[in-house]
Amino acid sequence: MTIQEQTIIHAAGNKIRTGDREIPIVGRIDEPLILILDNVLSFEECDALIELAGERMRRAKVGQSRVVSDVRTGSSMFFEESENEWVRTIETRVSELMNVPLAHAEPLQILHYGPGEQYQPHYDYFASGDVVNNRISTLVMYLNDVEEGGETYFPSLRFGVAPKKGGAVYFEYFYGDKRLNELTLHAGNPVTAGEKWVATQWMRRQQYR
Ligand SMILES: O=C(O)CCC(=O)C(=O)O
Ligand SMILES: [Fe+2]
Repeated sequence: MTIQEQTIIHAAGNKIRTGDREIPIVGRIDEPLILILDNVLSFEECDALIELAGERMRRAKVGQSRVVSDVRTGSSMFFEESENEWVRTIETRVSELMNVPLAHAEPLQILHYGPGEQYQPHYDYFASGDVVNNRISTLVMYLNDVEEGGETYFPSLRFGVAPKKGGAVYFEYFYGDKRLNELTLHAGNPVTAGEKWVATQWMRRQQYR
């Protein structure tokens, strides 16, 4: 007998409906749940996020200590909570899509990778034993089409997702069986030609904002 663990998103069919959008599921793994999604953002929303992030981009940092390291090259910024109409609309949709209250959402992060830049394999949750309000799920939204490279890659599953403007990859690591959480190890493969822009939404177990 296999015991299926409870998932955060109940993705039985081939689409997910939010208040303002119908989001097709175009690929999936069931345990751990990983969904490839289309049409999460409009092209107009993708362009607006890139434009708004623009001059606020800084060399990316990692982890709770927020240190610069070779684990992640590229640059990043965070929007303030609901800081403008674009961010408010997207945060609301993403919270519905991820089936987690907006109060549990971290600030929306924008990441930019130029040629040769990457995010080496990592977990999005904090692995030390004493984390009280850990992350439980991630949505990585692709804001442009990448010329070459830049896949989001899950090495333990040998599963990769090619960036597609307006699309996204969703995964969660809220399982009782920690081996399932560990299978969400993932990387942003090096961009080999062109550039890559993503928006990442992380959700916490408890209220965060
Ligand atoms: O750039 C990617 O494809 C992955 C980004 C990522 O892992 C993250 O923002 O935590
Ligand atoms: Fe990540």
